[in-house]
Amino acid sequence: MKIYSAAQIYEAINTTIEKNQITSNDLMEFAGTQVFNWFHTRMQGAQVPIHIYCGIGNNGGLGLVLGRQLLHHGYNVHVYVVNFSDKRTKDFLINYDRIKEFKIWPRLLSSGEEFPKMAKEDIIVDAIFGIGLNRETSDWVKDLIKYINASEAYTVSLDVPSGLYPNHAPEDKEAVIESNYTLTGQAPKLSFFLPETGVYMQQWEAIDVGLDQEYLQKTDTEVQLIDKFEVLPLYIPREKYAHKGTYGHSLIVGGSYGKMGAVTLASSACLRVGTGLITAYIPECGYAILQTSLPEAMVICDEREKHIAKIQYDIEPKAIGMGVGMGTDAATVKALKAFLKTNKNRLIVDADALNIFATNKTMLKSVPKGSILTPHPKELERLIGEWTDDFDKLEKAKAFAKKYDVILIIKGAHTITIYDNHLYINNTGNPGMATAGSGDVLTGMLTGLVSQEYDPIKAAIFGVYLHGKAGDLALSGLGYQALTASDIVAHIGAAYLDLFKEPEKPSAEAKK
Ligand SMILES: NC(=O)C1=CN([C@@H]2O[C@H](COP(=O)(O)OP(=O)(O)OC[C@H]3O[C@@H](n4cnc5c(N)ncnc54)[C@H](OP(=O)(O)O)[C@@H]3O)[C@@H](O)[C@H]2O)[C@@H](O)CC1
Ligand SMILES: Nc1ncnc2c1ncn2[C@@H]1O[C@H](COP(=O)(O)OP(=O)(O)O)[C@@H](O)[C@H]1O
Ligand SMILES: [K+]
Repeated sequence: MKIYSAAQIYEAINTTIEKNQITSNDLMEFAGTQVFNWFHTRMQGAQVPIHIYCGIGNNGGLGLVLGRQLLHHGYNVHVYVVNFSDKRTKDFLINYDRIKEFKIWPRLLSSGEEFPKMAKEDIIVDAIFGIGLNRETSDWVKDLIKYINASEAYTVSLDVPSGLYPNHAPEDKEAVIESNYTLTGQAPKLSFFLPETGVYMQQWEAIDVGLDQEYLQKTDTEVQLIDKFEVLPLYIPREKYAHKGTYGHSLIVGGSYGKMGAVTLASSACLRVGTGLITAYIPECGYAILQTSLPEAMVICDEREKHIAKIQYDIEPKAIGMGVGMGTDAATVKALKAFLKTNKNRLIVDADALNIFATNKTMLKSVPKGSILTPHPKELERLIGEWTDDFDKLEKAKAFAKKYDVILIIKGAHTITIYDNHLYINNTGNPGMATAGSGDVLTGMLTGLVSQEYDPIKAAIFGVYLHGKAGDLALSGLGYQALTASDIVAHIGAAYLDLFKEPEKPSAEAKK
């Protein structure tokens, strides 16, 4: 799903108006009606008090359309205008007049006034600011936002939780609405998926607000949300006359004394994702461990007992996963440096290999084009330095990926793959995956996909999706706490099968 920038949304609004020869208020009426339908379907006339807080821009205008329609259908509505500026928009004013047709005079809230009384069973609609927020709000509006958050009433935000900027983090973390449900216009916004700003909402849903389909389809976006629809076309089917050689030989280089599990996990994930052959290159101490725990894998041992000191082998791998459990011993650093001088294979770089690169940046220049780096946030910071906020982090990460011509996968709740100035935001996975070794599993999966000749960017997008999906499917019967990295490996097959499952059809009972 495309994620449009605020500028593109405004352009879509203008295009829609011009092309269809409608007024901006016609569009607002359509959007407000869609939002009303959402409420009406769920509330079915229930008389729970609904408190609508409207700003003075078009987000507030939308709140007023919703308020009028709810009143028209007999709901128990209280409308407030958060009067933070005199620059009311045209469509706000039209709808401010129209709501008075219902003999309702919205209460104007301004500095120094007592805020409305609300019970925690009530519903709040947050239409204070939308994507037009462009500076820090005044203190009394911040106080109102804190007051709304403290009410504990179920809060539905229109378009975005008020206080969230379209392109940077809030200055004051408390001056943002904590929304239970965000009904967003047409498509989600980037801030919904970043750790610092995603926390302001529990759930979101995109509502068709009538923007011009042709514009939306032909407009390229820098950011995409990745779900099944996006990954299905990337899948490479298995061929009848294939043999194990067809699907590539993968090599996992890693492990050190006390950290052999990382290699075992990565290697088994690599097999499960479909590689034809797998070899693990490990220090001597891991030999029995690997041969016992994973009989399908072949093993090449380093001459050293506890860590890798020379990366040398006589196989021809299609892709190499590098770094899991490897440690950063001086001999290992030397071995990696020497290896990079001759290596032509694409690498999937993780964990200690990333840490070694972070302190020896010149080594990054020897990483083959199209290699994949998979840092978690701490490893990323070591590579790109500190950032001021998540948006700044993305800019720095993009510059890094470009400079070294690599695919950068920033792991997290919504893992973000960065390549060629594009961001692919993954939408599978769950907090149960915040557990030891789940990153090692991802490294193995990506190595196995590149070995099967998935183009590296496709391997990254597809692999991250499949990894999260396997984690989601593993939850059943386990729950977040009990999920382990091995469970993710065990569900890679189910994640593949799920790709081809048809969405459940509503039952005859539900249709009535
Ligand atoms: N047009 C349509 O048909 C449709 C519109 N839609 C809806 O419109 C929303 C965008 O509306 P919007 O552009 O009017 O901006 P909004 O977020 O309401 O802010 C209002 C104004 O406040 C100002 N301002 C900013 N920061 C401030 C601050 N800290 N303290 C005080 N003032 C501040 C700033 O104006 P400024 O003072 O900078 O000139 C800003 O313009 C969008 O999110 C969606 O919900 C959709 O439903 C689709 C159909
Ligand atoms: N809250 C979460 N929601 C979804 N996925 C998560 C969450 N926390 C972690 N993950 C995923 O789990 C993996 C953790 O990787 P990493 O930190 O490298 O683990 P390890 O080093 O133990 O192998 C990443 O793929 C990340 O995206
Ligand atoms: K809002």
